[in-house]
Amino acid sequence: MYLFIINPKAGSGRALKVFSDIQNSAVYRQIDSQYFFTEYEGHGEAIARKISAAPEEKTIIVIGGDGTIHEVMNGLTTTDIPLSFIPAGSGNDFARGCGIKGKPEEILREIVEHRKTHPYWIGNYTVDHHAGRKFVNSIGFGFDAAIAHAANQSSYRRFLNAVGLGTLSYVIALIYVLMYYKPMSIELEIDNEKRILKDCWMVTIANHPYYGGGMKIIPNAVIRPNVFPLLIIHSISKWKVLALFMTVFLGIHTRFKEVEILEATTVKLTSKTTIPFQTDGQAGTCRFTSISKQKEAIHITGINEVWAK
Ligand SMILES: Nc1ncnc2c1ncn2[C@@H]1O[C@H](COP(=O)(O)OP(=O)(O)OP(=O)(O)O)[C@@H](O)[C@H]1O
Repeated sequence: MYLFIINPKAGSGRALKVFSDIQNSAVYRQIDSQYFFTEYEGHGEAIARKISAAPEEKTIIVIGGDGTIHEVMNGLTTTDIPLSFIPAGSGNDFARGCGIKGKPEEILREIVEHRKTHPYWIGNYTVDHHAGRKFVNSIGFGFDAAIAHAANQSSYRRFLNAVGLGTLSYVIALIYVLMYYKPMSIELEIDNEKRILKDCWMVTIANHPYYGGGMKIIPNAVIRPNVFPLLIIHSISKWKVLALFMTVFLGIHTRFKEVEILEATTVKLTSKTTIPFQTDGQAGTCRFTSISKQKEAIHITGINEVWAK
């Protein structure tokens, strides 16, 4: 049984069009399926939790953006249900990172006909006194989180998403945040080794290279168990930050001497003041966080192996 979870708001309504195309495809008519539309923020999580109670013979197919897949992963209480994603959001970094490509009907055909699954290790995190959560793409602290917050709050984002220029909203937010942003002083504990970072611009941890709608923030990140890459931008001038972000799409920002890339199994970050953070593009604030990788892999289906290479 294929269970579709569709966010009708994703991609400014694009998910509805994608699902309608799916319903008109020959492959959809051959399968046993059910569908659920998310009706409010957090509903994807509730639907996934309910499905997890009886996982047998089920495959979940999410149609939406990164926010929807984030909710579904957080709702899943089992790794026994294969999961796929048909991108219909404005950013779609999860699809990019996994190598899910092609027209919606082609992705569905891949899921149904090949039934091959690929392991994907998501991240676990806790912030301050809150209950643990999961991140699918990345978690970031500092400058990138302030940008995500500004872009999410902006009035122009919805318009730019609707005309397919969602990434431009991050560029505008970047220039705006650059004017007022003050770097952080934090304590970073990487695999039990403590470091004090003064005037640190940002710390980002990723499960694959992409964020912000196609920016290759950690170009060499690969999907693998236990370890994730971590990018730090140390003390740097504002002009240099601008230059650095201009090169992110090409993945050559890592050549800047202020950029450090490490590998970690566990990370703890502590700040005396409240700092911004983002998980899969959703922004918040915190003073403390603890991050590790989920041991058991989620099984992703619908990856066309020819493209994924
Ligand atoms: N019926 C609904 N009404 C309003 N919001 C919803 C509804 N269903 C889901 N949501 C919320 O919509 C938000 C945005 O969804 P999503 O991130 O998937 O799309 P997007 O922003 O277009 O894509 P991306 O994150 O890839 O840029 C999610 O955080 C989710 O909580």
